[in-house]
Amino acid sequence: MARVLQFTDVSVVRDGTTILDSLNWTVDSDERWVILGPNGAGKTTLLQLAAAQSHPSAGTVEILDSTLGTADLFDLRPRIGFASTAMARRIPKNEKVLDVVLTAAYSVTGRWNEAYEDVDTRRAQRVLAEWKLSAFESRNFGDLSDGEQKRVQIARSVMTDPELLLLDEPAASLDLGAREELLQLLSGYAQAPKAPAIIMVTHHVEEIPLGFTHALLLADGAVTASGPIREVITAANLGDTFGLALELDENDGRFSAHAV
Ligand SMILES: Nc1ncnc2c1ncn2[C@@H]1O[C@H](COP(=O)(O)OP(=O)(O)OP(=O)(O)O)[C@@H](O)[C@H]1O
Repeated sequence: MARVLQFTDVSVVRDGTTILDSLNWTVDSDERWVILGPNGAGKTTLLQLAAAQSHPSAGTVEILDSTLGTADLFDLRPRIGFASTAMARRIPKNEKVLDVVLTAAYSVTGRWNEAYEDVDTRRAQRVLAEWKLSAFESRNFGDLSDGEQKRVQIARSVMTDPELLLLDEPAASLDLGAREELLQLLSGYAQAPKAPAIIMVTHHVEEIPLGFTHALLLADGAVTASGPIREVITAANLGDTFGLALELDENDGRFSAHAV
């Protein structure tokens, strides 16, 4: 077990607005975190820090063995997998699915003149198979359904065997079948012995895959609860975070919530 992330008194201020306020948080290599909170709570801002894609206005962010501000981002970023809608928008619509995953090995989107090794191609094909995408290998990324595109984004983000995997709303906009298919794959991945530390942002407790161990609840840029998942995902904590009275159920490790 190793520490992969440490936030110490981290604040983010943009244009005079405090978006994250004095956050303290640690993530270890054997932990899988879910982050929940209302729209505008600061979840994506927090994930961008963890991805070494932005810097805090105050405090210290340590990722793997580096500190943001002094770290060599060129070395650090390939060790972090990040799947988000913003990243997906940078993928050319006519990029072949195999290339979308393969180009992760070179930290680029869009194939150009890179010379790929057979070993990379074989790895990309193995990753596509793991995420049930082999049949789409030669299809254009832009022609896939939302559910298939989400799986390709995740396959791309795990291609480099990251030590830290960040997922920003992987199940957003999916229909029930596509969501459940994705959650099954994520559950399997999260529970595999060699899984990296994972941090997943979601809007719904129904989207927490089995195998997730910890939760952080955010509201107005501040932590309302943080720790082992069953201590944090409670009706009282969710009610405080979302500002309404909630009833919470847990069935075979999956949560569901509704207002009362
Ligand atoms: N440059 C900026 N200036 C002022 N406010 C900003 C700036 N950038 C982001 N914000 C605000 O910071 C807040 C947090 O944004 P963020 O995207 O991190 O929230 P989120 O929890 O991911 O929201 P959502 O669930 O809607 O995706 C939002 O209210 C947003 O409007």
